[in-house]
Amino acid sequence: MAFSSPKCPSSWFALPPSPGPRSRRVAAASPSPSCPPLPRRFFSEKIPSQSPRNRHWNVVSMHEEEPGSEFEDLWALACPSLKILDAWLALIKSVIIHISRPKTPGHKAATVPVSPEKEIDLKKVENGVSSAISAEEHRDLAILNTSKKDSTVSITVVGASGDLAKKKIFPALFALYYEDCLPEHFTIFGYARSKMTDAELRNMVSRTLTCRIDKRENCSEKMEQFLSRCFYHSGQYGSEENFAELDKELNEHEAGRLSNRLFYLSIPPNIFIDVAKCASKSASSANGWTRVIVEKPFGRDSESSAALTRGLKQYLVEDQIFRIDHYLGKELVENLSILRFSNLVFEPLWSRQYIRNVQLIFSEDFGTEGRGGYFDNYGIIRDIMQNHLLQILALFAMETPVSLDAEDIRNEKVKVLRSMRPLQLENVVIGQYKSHTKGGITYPAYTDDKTVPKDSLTPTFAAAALFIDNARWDGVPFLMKAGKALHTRRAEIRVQFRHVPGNLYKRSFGTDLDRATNELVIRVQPDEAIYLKINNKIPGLGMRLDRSNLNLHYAARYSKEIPDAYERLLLDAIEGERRLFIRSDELDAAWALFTPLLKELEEKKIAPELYPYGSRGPVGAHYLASKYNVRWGDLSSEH
Ligand SMILES: NC(=O)C1=CN([C@@H]2O[C@H](COP(=O)(O)OP(=O)(O)OC[C@H]3O[C@@H](n4cnc5c(N)ncnc54)[C@H](OP(=O)(O)O)[C@@H]3O)[C@@H](O)[C@H]2O)C=CC1
Ligand SMILES: O=C1O[C@H](COP(=O)(O)O)[C@@H](O)[C@H](O)[C@H]1O
Repeated sequence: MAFSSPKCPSSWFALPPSPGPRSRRVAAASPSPSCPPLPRRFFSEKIPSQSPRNRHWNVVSMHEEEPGSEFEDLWALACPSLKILDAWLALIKSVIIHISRPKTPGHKAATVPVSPEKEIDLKKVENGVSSAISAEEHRDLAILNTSKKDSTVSITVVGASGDLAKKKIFPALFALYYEDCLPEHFTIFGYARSKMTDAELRNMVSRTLTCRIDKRENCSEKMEQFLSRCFYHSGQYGSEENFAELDKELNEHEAGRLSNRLFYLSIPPNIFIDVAKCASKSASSANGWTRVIVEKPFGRDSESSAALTRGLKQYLVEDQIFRIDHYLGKELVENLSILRFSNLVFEPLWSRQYIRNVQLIFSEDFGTEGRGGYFDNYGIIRDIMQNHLLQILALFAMETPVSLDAEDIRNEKVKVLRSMRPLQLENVVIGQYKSHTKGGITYPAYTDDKTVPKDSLTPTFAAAALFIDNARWDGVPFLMKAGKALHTRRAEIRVQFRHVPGNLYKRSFGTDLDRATNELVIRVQPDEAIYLKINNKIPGLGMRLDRSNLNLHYAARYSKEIPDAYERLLLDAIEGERRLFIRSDELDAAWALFTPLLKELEEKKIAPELYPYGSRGPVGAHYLASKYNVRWGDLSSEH
């Protein structure tokens, strides 16, 4: 069975390194070369269809066969040929490794995209049509047939000296290590221009690691073990020579094992392509997979995003590019599909017939502190709406995918994005925070940031009404609101349902019938929860109605710490699970929606409405909502 770690819920490293989640299915079902006796539950073993953490199980066959049945006969027949195949594959593997490109600086052959991890059509092997298997598939088979002991994963954090690396990436890697989710053989490299020794990197990283997963446990031993697997290489981002040096060091650590390499580009976007080029040409894996995680922003409009995609695709194929949107890695965003598709009380309600409006709300109770330089070039629409909130909207509104496969889900998300009505300026409100003094403390204005021009019109707040012009969502307003320096920190999805037709208790609600409708709230953060507002009778002899919450409060229900989004996404990238990463056509569709609006705002120099630091944002957001007969759920007296 695949699980090797008692701790990691997704410990698939007992399997050979997989070219993708679907191949894991294949790997799990492949008989071992030594032909052990037919396992009792071989044909009824549950095999994961996607990623094990999906916990969606495919039952390969419902039969539970006893040894001695016809399955055993088949097994006996198949075994010798599989043995031959295995030996053959081992030979091919060694030839492939031998003929792989020499990994010396300046080597030209690798300027073409590195071949992607391809799903293997095992049927060809099963049917004995081995000649029909391509060289690439041979390589993948070789990978599959190499035991975990022979493989390794090297993770290079490019931009290791930066804020995100310290704040999120190294802590997430440590959490994965702590949970036994990293493979047995792994190495972590930091790469940046800053001069640092391994010891200095370890010292820097150690300052941000905590024992948060298991607070009572003293995790210093685990930390030491983790840090001893972290190394640093200083180099320029555009230097193939420096990446070739990194490659040499990686090779030393990989020690002849089958090597899989993950590069995390935690750097400013203007150097993404340089790094993709150098990593691909000089430091990609010779015999395993090479994947690149790209941080946002993926451009600032349709043109620049397309140029970035084109640039990356000169050196990488789409399957190697993992565009991260960390909101997709948040527990409650992950749970959205489960809530909808596996609960009969919700699934039939998910349409214009029952849903009055949907609200996607993001607020932070701090300003752009320290990131004003970056932010001023992007603004809140690009920073939060075009990616995080739009991704949640697409997941929320998509049609039922054919399966839980990454491509099936992403196909449905793209369809939603393409069905969206072009955004009109009159359906958008923008704001910018101004200085405010409260309790003797003066909070700065956005333009007080030294890296922000004094006359900046960049919005730090935006609200928008969006519409999906398809049969399911015709006429339903999807309201988005995102802002910095507001009164609270929160991210949530609010679903307000329609009125009960002919409600018998209408009179008990007074004149404000809207307040009596059901509302489903998915609180993504903080204090994760899913609650449904319902109407009920106040106990007693009278007939007075009340509003109550049916509440799934995560902290009360589960003692386990919720993983950080970066943990989930890093593990997915290592496992080749693409479901939570953005495909290039999704990105194009997202930019196609926002680019005309952004251009109009900029060309017309629309001035943002000023709101005090720590307030609830511009009043314009209320007018926008009321235009569509909507009240922001987060601002009502009862949240
Ligand atoms: N920080 C955050 O909270 C978030 C960041 N992101 C994205 O993640 C990526 C990394 O973010 P963050 O760590 O904050 O970025 P930083 O500005 O901290 O940059 C990371 C590293 O890149 C190098 N670098 C910085 N500026 C330049 C430059 N102009 N030219 C070449 N190298 C440069 C520096 O390393 P050295 O000088 O040592 O080479 C720096 O330590 C960015 O794309 C950002 O947009 C996304 C979401 C949140
Ligand atoms: O991508 C971004 O997200 C953060 C908010 O992330 P969270 O996980 O802390 O909610 C935001 O502060 C930042 O501006 C933006 O670039």
